[in-house]
Parts: sequence; C-alpha cells; structure tokens
Amino acid sequence: MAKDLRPIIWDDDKKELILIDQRKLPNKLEYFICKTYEDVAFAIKDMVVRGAPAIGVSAAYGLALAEIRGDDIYKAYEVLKNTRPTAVNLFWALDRCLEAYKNGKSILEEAKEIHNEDVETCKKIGMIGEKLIEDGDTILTHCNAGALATSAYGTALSVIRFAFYNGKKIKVIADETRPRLQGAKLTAFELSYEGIPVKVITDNTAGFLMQKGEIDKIIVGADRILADGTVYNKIGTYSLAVLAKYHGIPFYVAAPLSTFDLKSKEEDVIIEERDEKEVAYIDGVRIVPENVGCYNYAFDKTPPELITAIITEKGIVKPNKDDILKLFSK
Ligand SMILES: CSC[C@H](O)[C@@H](O)C(=O)COP(=O)(O)O
Repeated sequence: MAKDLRPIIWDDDKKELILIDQRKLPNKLEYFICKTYEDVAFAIKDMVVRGAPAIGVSAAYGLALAEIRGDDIYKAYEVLKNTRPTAVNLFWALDRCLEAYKNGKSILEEAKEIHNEDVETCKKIGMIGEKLIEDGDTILTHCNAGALATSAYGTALSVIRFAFYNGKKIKVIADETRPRLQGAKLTAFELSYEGIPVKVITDNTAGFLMQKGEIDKIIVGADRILADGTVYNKIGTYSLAVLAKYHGIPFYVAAPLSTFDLKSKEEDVIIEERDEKEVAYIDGVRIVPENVGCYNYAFDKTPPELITAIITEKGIVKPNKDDILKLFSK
C-alpha cells in the first residue's frame, strides 16, 4: 500500500528528520538523516527530497530543528525559504510555522500537524479524483506527483492509486521527465512497487501515443496554482497540455489547497533554473559539445484554458477564479 512508502519520517526520540534519499532511487532505498536545519536546506536544494508538498513538510521540520537546537529562527526561515523558488508549498509551510512560533506554539507541533494533514489531504485527493477514471483507462502522467512528492499517496498518483485500489483496470504511462528523470526513476518505481501497471516513455513519445489514440486521460500535479487557474508544474507540462487540447484528451491537475497561491500574479512567480550540467551530462558523460550552453528551466506555466479541471481535497473545480475562490470558503 502507498502509505508504506513515506519519504518523510520524524524520529521523535532522536529529534531527527529521516528522508528517503530520492537521488539514489530506484537502485537504492537509502535514508538521509537531517539533524540541523542546514541539513534540511541542503536536502531540499540538492533534491534528496523533492515535490511541492514534500518540500513544504520537510522545511517545516527544518524550522522545528532550528527551534530544538536553539538556532536563530528567522535566519533558519530565510535559509530554508531560499532553497527552491517555484513550489509555493515551501513558503506556505514556513509561514505557517513562523506564525505558530510567534503565537507561542511549538514549531515541532505545527510541523507534525502539517505532515499529518498532508497524508489526509492526499488521500482525499485520490478518493475524490478516482471518480474521473474509467475502467480500462490508460493515463499519462509527467514527473513524479506521487507518494515520494508528498507525505503519502501523492497527488496525481493518489488519483491513479485509488482507481487501482477500487478495482479499475488501468495502465499508466510515465514520461521519463528529462533531465532529472523523476518519471522514469520515481513514478515507475513507486507504481511498480505496488503492482500498478506502468510503462516509461521518452518525453518526446507522448504526442505520438496521443495521435495513436492510446492515451485516455492525462493527470499531473502542480507546484503552484494561481487564483485564475494558471498552473506551474514540471517543465514539459505545458507541451503536454497543448497536445492534449489538440487531441481532445482530458487534462487534469491534482493538487492540495496548499499549492494555490491566491496572492501572486504571473510576474511574481520565479521559474527555477537549475545547473545546465543536468542537461549537458548523462551519467557523468558530457553529451553536449564543450562550447555549447543549455537551458535548464525546471518548471513551466500552463494556462487555464488548457486544463479540464483541478482535483483538490475539497472537490473538483474548473480552472477559473470564481470556482477556485469558492474552494477556500468551504
Ligand atoms: C506533487 S509535486 C509537483 C509536481 O507535480 C511534480 O511533478 C514536480 O513538478 C516536482 O518537481 P521537482 O523538481 O521534482 O521538485
């Protein structure tokens, strides 16, 4: 069961954060121990832990470690906040912990609450979203919006998991997701771990499969969703959404309310640009001529008109401001 695959564990006796080291998957299931907030900041930056909800939960424990060790909370907050710029859950979780601290509440208690809520939220997303899946569907997903990207179950993969748990015979196609290969390494790992049928494709195969009529639905996660329904997610999401529109394939985004950023406008959102070496090298071997540079944007922006619906823990909504704002008043 998915809930066994938990990338984030808090050890209350040792006061340590234990993370599955996602850099080592699928070949090794190793753990990375964080004893300080600096360890957590490194783990987020270096993608030991990744995925919007998972980095939010980890950062909350990072701030708790700062409190436990008597470090400067405001400095720790800044360091953790500057690890990755796009996924809003990081800022949401840190702000929530800082607010708790200012109100005299233990940061550790707040972090534990955020962690437990994330498990429940992802479970609800799966239970609500699985109703959109039909028996026999082949579902395409991108990157890893799975248990490994959250505290358990995942967002997009929670929908897939619950459809499978409910006896629907589904097949999953996972985009490999260059350059970090979260689809090939993580999505394929966690789905096959549970016996959910999955096949990996190169990113440039997706259009061909759609053209052949082999994809029934597309479900992806999100790193940030604006009030108008604009979705920021792993680079390549936008291309998939355009292809889906052309081929008349439903395109769903699954995300918790903590991924919505109702305050920011498009110009406020920073798209992370990572080291170009991630693109230039494969397995330590340079594949691009020495004198040629690379673009390495980690995320892209998908406009609401390309999105069929957004699946949240509070229900399924159309990507528009009225429906999104109603979610927050429920
Ligand atoms: C549920 S996490 C958000 C995503 O859908 C996920 O696919 C993603 O973009 C994660 O990016 P990452 O760079 O691996 O942290």
